[in-house]
Amino acid sequence: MSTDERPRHAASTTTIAARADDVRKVYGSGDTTVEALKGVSVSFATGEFTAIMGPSGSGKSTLMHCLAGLDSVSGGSVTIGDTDLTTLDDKAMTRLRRDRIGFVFQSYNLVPTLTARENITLPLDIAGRTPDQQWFDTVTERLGITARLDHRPSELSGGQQQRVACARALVGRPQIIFGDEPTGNLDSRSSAEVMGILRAAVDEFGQTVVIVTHDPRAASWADRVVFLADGRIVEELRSPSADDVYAFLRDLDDPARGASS
Ligand SMILES: Nc1ncnc2c1ncn2[C@@H]1O[C@H](COP(=O)(O)OP(=O)(O)OP(=O)(O)O)[C@@H](O)[C@H]1O
Repeated sequence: MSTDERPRHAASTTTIAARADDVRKVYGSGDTTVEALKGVSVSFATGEFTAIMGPSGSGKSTLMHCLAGLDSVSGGSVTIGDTDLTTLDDKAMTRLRRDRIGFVFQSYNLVPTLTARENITLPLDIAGRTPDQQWFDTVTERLGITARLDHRPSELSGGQQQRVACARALVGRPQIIFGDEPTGNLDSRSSAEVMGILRAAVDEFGQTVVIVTHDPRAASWADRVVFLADGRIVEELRSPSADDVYAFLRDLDDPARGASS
């Protein structure tokens, strides 16, 4: 399915899955201070697919890490559902990440000694939760990995490994899935497959997905693209084409071109 033919579903509710309010993040101190986020406010509706883009160093990873509770904020607040992360101690934060957030990383982060099946259920096993077999079957069938479940990661292609990582994120039905460059290590075909899967997770399963990506083609699968520059949100495009995204990024890198066009 090409990006132009895929179904587009508006978010069916205005429930907010995650939100940043005036988030500031400062690294270091004194002369080495870096203000990575300079007051970012953004919310992510339930059942919506958002891509975060921007030049290198603009604060994308920092924003995602703050949203996902992987890093603390220096100011402002982050909310997952109705939980303000700034009120949580380390233990509660670990539990929230484990129970309510799914992650898909560029490097897949699968355990090499475990089979695909064991990798998919690992977070649930650690949490002491019993996987819902019917849901496990639905997810793995939809992701086309049923025949690969008893293989170890080294016996799978990069695209298959990332599909296993997507299944691992989906099987616990998290409130939100964060993807940090989920297609960064994949060729264009596997990249389209993984983006199609994340798109389907939103359209068919009502999942909320937020990814950071450098790839305009990957971003064009999202409902919404949020652009960061120098620690601030500078633009937001709804259902853009890859060309729209590419043109905006080009103008962001070269403001003179944007002003003259
Ligand atoms: N742990 C850290 N200590 C000090 N500075 C940091 C740290 N992490 C990030 N930074 C700085 O914060 C700013 C934002 O970094 P961030 O990694 O969020 O950008 P990015 O948009 O994700 O970049 P890229 O696209 O290159 O991954 C940069 O100036 C970076 O050098």
